[in-house]
Amino acid sequence: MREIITPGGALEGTVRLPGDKSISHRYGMLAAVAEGVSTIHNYSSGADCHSTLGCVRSLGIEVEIDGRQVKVHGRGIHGWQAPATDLDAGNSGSTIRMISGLLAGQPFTSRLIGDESLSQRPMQRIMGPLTQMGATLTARDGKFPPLEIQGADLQPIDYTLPVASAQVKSCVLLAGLTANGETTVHESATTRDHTEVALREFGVDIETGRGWARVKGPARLEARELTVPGDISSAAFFLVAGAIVPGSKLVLQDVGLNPTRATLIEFLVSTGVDVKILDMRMSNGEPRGDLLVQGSQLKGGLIEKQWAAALIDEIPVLAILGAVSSEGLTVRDASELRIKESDRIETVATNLRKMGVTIETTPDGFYIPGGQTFHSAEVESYHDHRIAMAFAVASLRADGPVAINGSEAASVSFPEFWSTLRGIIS
Ligand SMILES: O=C(O)C1=C[C@@H](OP(=O)(O)O)[C@@H](O)[C@H](O)C1
Ligand SMILES: C=C(OP(=O)(O)O)C(=O)O
Repeated sequence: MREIITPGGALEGTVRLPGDKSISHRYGMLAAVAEGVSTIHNYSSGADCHSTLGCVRSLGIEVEIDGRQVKVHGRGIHGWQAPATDLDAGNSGSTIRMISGLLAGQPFTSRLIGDESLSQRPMQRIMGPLTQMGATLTARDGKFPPLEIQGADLQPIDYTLPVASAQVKSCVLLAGLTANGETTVHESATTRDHTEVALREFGVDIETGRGWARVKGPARLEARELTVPGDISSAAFFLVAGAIVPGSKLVLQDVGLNPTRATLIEFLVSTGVDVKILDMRMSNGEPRGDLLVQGSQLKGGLIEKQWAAALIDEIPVLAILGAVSSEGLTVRDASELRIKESDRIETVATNLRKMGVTIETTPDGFYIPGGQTFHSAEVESYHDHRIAMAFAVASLRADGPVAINGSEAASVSFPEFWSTLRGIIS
C-alpha cells in the first residue's frame, strides 16, 4: 500500500495511542503462565503483540480477544502443551526472544519461525544464556530463525548481558522462573524494566537494584486484571510531528511514562521541544500521563552511550527532528539499529537522501546537519513500521506531497497510525 501525505498547516487535536507494545507482550506471556484468567485492558492492537497471543494459543492457552480487551486463561508455569505446529513470531523480535526463555524450561521441543525480516535477526544473544542454563537450541546457520528449542530442567545462572538488550534480559529472567534457584541478570546500560515491573505485579519474588535483577524459581504467578498504558514509542511520532510543524498543538492521552522509556521526554526537552506532562498516575506499577506538545524552536543534539540504548526505537523519528533543527543530530553507539526490522541506519539515510536531505552514516550511527528542507519525493517503508511512520512525519514539513510505499508496515505496532495522522492535519 502507499500513502500520500500533502503537507498543510499546523497540527491540532487529541491523539490516543495503542497500548504499549513492550508491556502488552509481557502481560500476554506472563498471563499465559499464571494460574487463572487474567484480563488485559488496552492490549496493543499491533500485529506484533497479536503474534505473541498466537504463539501462546499454539501452546494450548485459551485467549479471548474482544477489541483491545484480552482474556488469557493461564494454566501455570508448567501448563503449556507441546505445540502441534511451528510457533509464528511474525515480524516480532520481542516475541521470539522473550518467549524462548519460557520455552527453554518446558518438557517439550518447540520450533519458532518468523517473517523474512525476523528470519535475518540474530538469536545467538539468547541461545548463549539459555544453553548455559541447560536447554538445547539450534538455529539456521547457528544464529537465525527458525529456532528450535528443546526444553530442559534449567539451572539458574548469574548472567552479565554482553549487549544492552531488554529482550535478552527478559528472556533470561523468564527462563529463571522455571529454574531451581536464583537467576541474576546484570546490565551495564539501563534498558526498559517492564519485565521486572510485570513480574512483581503477577506476584513473583523478584529483587532489583541498579543494573541488576534477580528472580527465584520455580515461581508461581497469579492471574491479574491489568491495564496497558499508551505506547510512548508510538507517541514519539506525534511528539516530533507537533514539535516540527510551526503553530501545532497536540494532546497525547494516557502515555506510558516508565522512567526507562520517558528518557525520550528528557531528550526532547533538551533539544528545545515544548512538551509538558499534564498529569501523572500509576497503574500496575507503571506511571502514565497526558502530554501536551507544541510547535518549537529546535536545537538538535547528540545521542550516545546510555542514551542510544534508551532511545533506540525512537532514533528514526528523531533523525527527522535533527534535519530541521538548528544544529543537527549526531548519533553514536547505536549499531543495534542495524539489526532491527531493517538496517535503520541505511533505511533512514536512503529515504532522507531521496528527500534531498544530507546525512553521513557511520558503522554505529550518523550525523545529520541542521537547517535542511525535506523535498517532495517517493520513499519506502522497507517493511519496517518505524521507517514508514518516521517518514510520514518528515512529509509534514516537506515542500510538496510525499508518497510512502509499503505504508501497511505501520500496523506492526500502530494500525491506527494513518487515520490518526489524517485526523490532526488541518
Ligand atoms: O524489550 C522490549 O520490549 C524491546 C526491547 C528493544 O530491543 P532490544 O532488546 O533488542 O534492544 C526494542 O528495540 C524493542 O522494540 C522492544
Ligand atoms: C525493534 C522493534 O521491535 P522487535 O525487536 O520486537 O521486532 C521495534 O518495535 O522497533
